[in-house]
Amino acid sequence: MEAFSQLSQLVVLLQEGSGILSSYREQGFVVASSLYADAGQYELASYYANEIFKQGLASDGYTCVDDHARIAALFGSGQWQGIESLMAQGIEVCIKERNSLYANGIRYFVAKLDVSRGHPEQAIALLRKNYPAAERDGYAPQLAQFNALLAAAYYETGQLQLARESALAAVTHGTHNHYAESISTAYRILYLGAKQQGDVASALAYHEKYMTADKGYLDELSAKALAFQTVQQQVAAKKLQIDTLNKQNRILQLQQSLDRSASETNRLYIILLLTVLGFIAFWTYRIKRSQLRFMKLARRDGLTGIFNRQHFVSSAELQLQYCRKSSRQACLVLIDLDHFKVVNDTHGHAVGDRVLKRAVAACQKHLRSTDIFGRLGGEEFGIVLPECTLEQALGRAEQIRAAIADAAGSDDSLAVAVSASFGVATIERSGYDLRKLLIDADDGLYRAKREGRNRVRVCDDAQPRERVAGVAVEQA
Ligand SMILES: Nc1nc2c(ncn2[C@@H]2O[C@H](COP(=O)(O)OP(=O)(O)OP(=O)(O)O)[C@@H](O)[C@H]2O)c(=O)[nH]1
Repeated sequence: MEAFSQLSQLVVLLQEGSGILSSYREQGFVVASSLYADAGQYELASYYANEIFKQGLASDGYTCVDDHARIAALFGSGQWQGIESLMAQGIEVCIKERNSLYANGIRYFVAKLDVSRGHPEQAIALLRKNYPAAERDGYAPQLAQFNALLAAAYYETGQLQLARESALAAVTHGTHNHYAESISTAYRILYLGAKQQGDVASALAYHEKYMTADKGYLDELSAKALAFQTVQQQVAAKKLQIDTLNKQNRILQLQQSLDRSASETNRLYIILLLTVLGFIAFWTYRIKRSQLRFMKLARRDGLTGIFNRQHFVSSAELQLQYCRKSSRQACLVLIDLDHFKVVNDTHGHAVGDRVLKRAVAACQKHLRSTDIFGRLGGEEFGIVLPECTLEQALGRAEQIRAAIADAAGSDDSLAVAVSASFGVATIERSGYDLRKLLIDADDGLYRAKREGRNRVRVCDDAQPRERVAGVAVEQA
């Protein structure tokens, strides 16, 4: 069985063919053909023997062996049509290649064919003629075959003595294999001969040997056939297993590529999601930024950049609420530029704008971060000073006043002097109500204007009020 197992691997290699020298392939096919013929698989044996010629592997000095293999397979399969010419050609090739062993091997089949076709005398002539050469080669199995076949042919022709001698010679040469076909034939002839001569004892003994040899020969044939079948089954099972594994492998590969594309899709989703999130974040940031810009613009005065009236009022109210809750001091200062109309009329509106901005800058220099500064309208400004007593507020208003008045000298490009009047109110007198603070501060401002401008004043209770800072109070 081992031989057939190896053989099944060999034939795969031979079929693939790549990388094997053609001379080795030729020998491989011969071996395959012989082994299959031994196992009674003559069709396979023929197939592999024919492959040598089909594939053009037959080489000089070895073609005789190839021919022998082909003839042996064909002979075994019983397809004898045209075999004679192949045999003649094979013998010729062997003679040319000086291979008498294989030439006699083919002659053996010729002789066997003669016997089976009822021409034993032709077989005898052929075998006897070439027997000396076979003896010279000294290949015992071939000598056994020759003798066994001679024995059979002699028996057919009634030459019992010669048949007996050849049969005994076959037995002698066949000691290598007691179950070869030639031994079985030899004993059969010995048995038949003895029986024909009335030698019952010998006939019985030879018959027994014949039976044993024949059974052994047949058993060996069956064992080889069985081994061949077993290996065939094993190869088929292996092939099935390989096919199954290949399929599983394919499924795994498909699974892997599915997993790969799934993770690829996931990655794309994540990238898409991140891109969308990035866009959302970007746009949110831009929207927020422009919202803040608009909010800032909405809160600021377009010319000076400080709080506009509306935002000043809401911020001042919040600050006052906070001061009230924490019982802190607070003051309100109203500022109004003096004779600003004259500035506009004399120098033009653009210069008036620059003077306004310069006055605002002068104020800012004296403000704390907690102070609330805004433009209430035209040339009027307000400052809420948290945590500031009236005295402190008057002092700081004085500083700012001086700064505005001095600002003209600090800016050579704009030598237009301007002063401002200040009205101051405190929560101690007016409470934390912005409206009341504005009225009282406006009262102080009115006093400052009346007393000659460019000064700081608080509300005067003794003097009845004649002017209220219109814009500031009404809209507060
Ligand atoms: N250039 C400029 N002028 C402005 C602006 N807003 C208001 N004015 C001018 O400011 C002037 C204010 O004049 P009035 O209310 O008569 O007061 P005044 O001339 O300052 O006189 P007194 O307040 O009495 O000292 C007007 O001529 C307005 O046109 C502005 O944004 N830019």
